[in-house]
This record gives sequence, structure tokens and C-alpha cells, in this order.
Amino acid sequence: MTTDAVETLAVARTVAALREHVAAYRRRGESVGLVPTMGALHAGHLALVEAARRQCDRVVATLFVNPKQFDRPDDLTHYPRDEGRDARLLDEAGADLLFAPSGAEMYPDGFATTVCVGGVTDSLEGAHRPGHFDGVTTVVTKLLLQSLPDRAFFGEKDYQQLVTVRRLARDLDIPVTIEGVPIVREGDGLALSSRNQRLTADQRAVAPTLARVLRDSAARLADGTADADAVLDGGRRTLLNAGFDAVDYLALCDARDLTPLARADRPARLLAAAWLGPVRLIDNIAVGDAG
Ligand SMILES: Nc1ncnc2c1ncn2[C@@H]1O[C@H](COP(=O)(O)OP(=O)(O)OP(=O)(O)O)[C@@H](O)[C@H]1O
Ligand SMILES: CC(C)(CO)[C@@H](O)C(=O)[O-]
Ligand code: BAL
Repeated sequence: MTTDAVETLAVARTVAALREHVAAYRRRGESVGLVPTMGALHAGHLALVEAARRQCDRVVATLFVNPKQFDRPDDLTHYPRDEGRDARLLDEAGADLLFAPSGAEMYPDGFATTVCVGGVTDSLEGAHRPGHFDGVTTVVTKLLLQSLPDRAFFGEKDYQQLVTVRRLARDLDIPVTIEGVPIVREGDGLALSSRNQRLTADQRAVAPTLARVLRDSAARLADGTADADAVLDGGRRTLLNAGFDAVDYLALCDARDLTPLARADRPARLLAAAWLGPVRLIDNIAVGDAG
């Protein structure tokens, strides 16, 4: 455990070790920010760490490729992993502790509990990735209860996940503030994602069309008068013409509870998921100022 003035990244492999570190922070009266990740870190994750550093005395990052949230075995097999690199990046970004448990530590023999959030998980990612959100909400509940942070930081890139985790924390009275962090993008607009590493050069050239379609569609919907169906049909055609292989959804939703909207006449979010070969990209954007 790091107890002297030289701050370097400490690593905890067990829940007991994580709790010891957090207890030491608490004894010193320090606040704690939690940044859950599945590793393969990029500037999007580091923006979460920076936000946590700004708002909390101590930053605990977690690295666990959670098998329960993968709906496709090949996606889990191909998920990029490099803990050494991740630890270096977290250290440089100023995180204090990396919690990197084994599968057996998180799900020991006999593990039999699922946390299931209704409503906000029914559509979009939930409709296309069966079981995904049960896996996310089960592991996030565990991470929150294991570390009991003051704040936990989630990217707006996974917007439905952020809305779901807010619902979960509220419904289960978990005493944590859930903070959303804006999407970090490449210069050409593509939202950073670990899965981008799997794109071929040709697919990478097509990928920014997703962000462009979201931006253009959001601009057309922004004043709340345009009919969403017509705008979104055009957006889906643009994606397919640009080279996307399939569009799972391009949808206009209420920004708070993700119910579908026919027009953006209240705070709204436009969300999309589309395939380039075996890689599934997601992205979203606020519509108007308040989305
Ligand atoms: N481009 C980004 N901007 C802001 N936050 C991000 C970005 N990419 C990921 N995050 C956030 O980082 C956290 C960990 O995400 P995760 O480890 O799944 O990374 P990822 O790049 O989203 O991977 P993938 O989408 O391939 O699963 C989540 O809260 C996620 O929303
Ligand atoms: C929140 C999370 C770390 C839970 O495994 C994951 O869904 C992610 O990386 O967004
Ligand atoms: N980035 C969210 C986690 C997932 O896609 O499984």
C-alpha cells in the first residue's frame, strides 16, 4: 500500500486489499473517485481519470474485462488486453490505485446474483445485446459496493450505460454521485473506443461517417419541428451507402429515460450503433442545447 509522500500507482487484486486502501484514504479524510474500465485504455478513459482527479482527492481505477456483459463469445475473445500499458497510463494520469481482480475474485464458485435494471435497458443496446446490461449492472453494483466511492465516473460514449447506472444507484440507495464525462473524439470525429483497434484501414476511413450522420441529423432535429422518422431514415441510408454493413439503430430518445421521441421537443439524445465487418461501433450526441 502507498503510505508515504511519493505517489505511485498501487495495485489491488482482491476486494480485501481494495478496501484496505480505501479505508486508509478515508482515515485521512480524503474523498474517493471511482473510474470503472475494461482496460485497453485511451484518451477517453484518461478523461474520466482527469475528471475524477479534479473532483476527488483519490482516484481508484478498475480494470476487469467482465465476461458477464459480453453477448458474443468472439467479442470477449478479441477484447484487447494489456495491463502493463494500462497501469503505466493510469500512473501518468495520476490515478492512485488500480483494482484489477481476477475472474474468480469477482465471481467465485457459487456466485448466483444478477442485478437487473428495468425500463431504460429495454431498448437500443439492451435490445441488441441480450444479457449485456444485466452483466454491466451486476459488476457495477459490485464495484460500487466494494469501493464505496463518493463519485463514480462514466463516459457519455456509453450513454445508455450512464443512464442505467444512475437509475441503479438511485434505486438501490447506493450513496454515490454518478458523473457523466463528455465523449472524447479523434480529429475526424470518431469516438475513441477500444474496439476501434480492430478496424481495417478501409473500415477506419468509413467509421467517422457515424459521428457525421449523428451531427447532421441532430442539427436537422434541433429546433424540435422536424419529423424524426424522416431524418433518421435518411441517416441510416447514408451510413449504409458509406460502407457500414448494418445499422442496429439510429434513434431519437428522451435524454433522461431514453423513451423514443417523434421529435426533439424536450431534452433529447440521438443514439446509434452500426457494424463495420465484425466491429460494432456506438456513438451518440445531444440534440439542441439541453440534450
Ligand atoms: N471516447 C470516450 N469518451 C469518453 N468516455 C469514454 C470513451 N470511450 C470509453 N469511455 C468510457 O470509459 C469507460 C470504460 O469503457 P470501456 O473500458 O468499455 O472502453 P471502451 O473504449 O468504451 O471500450 P469498448 O467500447 O470497446 O468496450 C466507460 O465509462 C466508457 O463510457
Ligand atoms: C462500466 C464497465 C467497466 C463495467 O464492466 C464497462 O461496461 C465499461 O467499460 O463501460
Ligand atoms: N463500453 C461498454 C462496455 C461494452 O461494450 O461491453
